Amino acid sequence: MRVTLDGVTLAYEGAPGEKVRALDAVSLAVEGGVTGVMGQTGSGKSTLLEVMAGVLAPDAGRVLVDGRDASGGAGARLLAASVGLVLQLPERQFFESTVEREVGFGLLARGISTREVRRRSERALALMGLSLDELGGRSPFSLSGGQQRRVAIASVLALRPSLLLLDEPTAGLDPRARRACLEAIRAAAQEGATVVVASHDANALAAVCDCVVALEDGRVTLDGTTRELLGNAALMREHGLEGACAARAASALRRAGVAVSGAPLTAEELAAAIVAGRSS
Ligand SMILES: Nc1ncnc2c1ncn2[C@@H]1O[C@H](COP(=O)(O)OP(=O)(O)OP(=O)(O)O)[C@@H](O)[C@H]1O
Repeated sequence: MRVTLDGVTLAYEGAPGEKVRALDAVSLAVEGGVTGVMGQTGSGKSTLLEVMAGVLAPDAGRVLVDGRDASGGAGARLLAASVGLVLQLPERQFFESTVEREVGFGLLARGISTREVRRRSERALALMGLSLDELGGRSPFSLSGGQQRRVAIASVLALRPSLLLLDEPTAGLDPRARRACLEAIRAAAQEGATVVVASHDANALAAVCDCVVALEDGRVTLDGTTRELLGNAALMREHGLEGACAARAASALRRAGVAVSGAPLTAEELAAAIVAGRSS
């Protein structure tokens, strides 16, 4: 699915008589793969995802899905049928009394058989390292923060949306759950979904994204491949952001006189770049 934002501007009501501009003439397009959205707190990342999901309507500009205007008619119906949004605060998206009902809700609403709903719910929870047998009967509100986030992601993954939007999916996850989450994001993109991930976690974005955009005060300030941006620690710093840990280590090593080629994004790539530098 291709989603295009064309000059999208959105302001919230602030203090009485004041407007808070969250997005300012944002133009960008995503189609397939995983796109990361970075930016400091308050830069507009969550607002961008909610506009893409059709939850918020822009004050100006247009959102197009596969070339159709998403503000009404066939475009809006296509978007509603295709989108899965994981909110920053998972408890904001829960409304069912048990985990089983929560994860199965969207599937049941689509008329899928109870047996198939259980199978898909089990699979989605397992992708996030959780067991339907163990947690199915619990209230989603009674879970730990990390479990809630994983249930929220599973309930969206179960729907296999062709547009998957995730707001801070790795926040508060332990290393194993974080890895499972990143693998699930990658798998969704490999199965054909267009995935957009908003996050402060540069290493998570470096691990899963094909390209990245950065927002500053509601404007797009950077738009490029993951390696061009997260692999360039100096550029990211100039924009008040952090590059991938491997890129920051590479630039520190270069300053210390160690030859490191390329723009490594992971520890493994950094190690290979150091070894290559030694043997050349
Ligand atoms: N419901 C709201 N009412 C008023 N202002 C809002 C509302 N939601 C967001 N804002 C403002 O809009 C701007 C963008 O907020 P947004 O939540 O999109 O940023 P963000 O980049 O996701 O931030 P964070 O990294 O903290 O999650 C901020 O100035 C924020 O204070």
